[in-house]
Amino acid sequence: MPAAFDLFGAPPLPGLAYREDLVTLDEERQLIGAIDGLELSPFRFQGWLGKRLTASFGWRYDFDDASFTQGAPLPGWLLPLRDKAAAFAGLAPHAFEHALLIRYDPGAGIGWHKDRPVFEHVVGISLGNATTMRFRKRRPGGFDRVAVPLGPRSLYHLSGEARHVWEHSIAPMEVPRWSITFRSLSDKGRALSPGS
Ligand SMILES: O=C(O)CCC(=O)C(=O)O
Ligand SMILES: [Fe+2]
Repeated sequence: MPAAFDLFGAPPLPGLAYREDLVTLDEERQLIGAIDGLELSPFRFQGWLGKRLTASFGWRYDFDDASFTQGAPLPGWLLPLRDKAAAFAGLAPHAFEHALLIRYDPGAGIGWHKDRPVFEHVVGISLGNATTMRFRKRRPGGFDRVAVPLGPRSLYHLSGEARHVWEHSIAPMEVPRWSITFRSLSDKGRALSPGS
């Protein structure tokens, strides 16, 4: 249990759940190898190139032009991990229609944001090295802030307030980290999907 969780395991913010014991060292090594074997592209945002490298499956939210389109299906090697993520979040595996794979090389991070409203639940798996996910929420005169340590092989689930009210970010590090995030579609995302 990370230090940010109190003695009774209460989450530091409502809607944040955390587990460390669901992914083995062996799985971690295989997942990192599989991510590195993909063709990863630098994150693009309105003409800017970010330092982190990404690949997405199932659905693709394009930050460059704000389009939301169906992409390649999730590869088979992601499905056992998605089963674990879904069990942890208490949702059906197929609810997680989108997966985003990220490699943060040294010097790469992710700035303050909330995940796009086309998505609802977010489960993230950290691989390779520990990091700290920082959360902030605006209040008169400043921000409330919470720092949540994420161990390697850990899972977090963002829903409710942690998902919709707080922003999160990860500062650049000197060591690499890989992450896999599974997302369900929100009503808004579903309305944009074909056949709805
Ligand atoms: O690397 C992570 O765990 C966080 C990624 C993230 O916040 C995002 O892709 O929206
Ligand atoms: Fe995010």
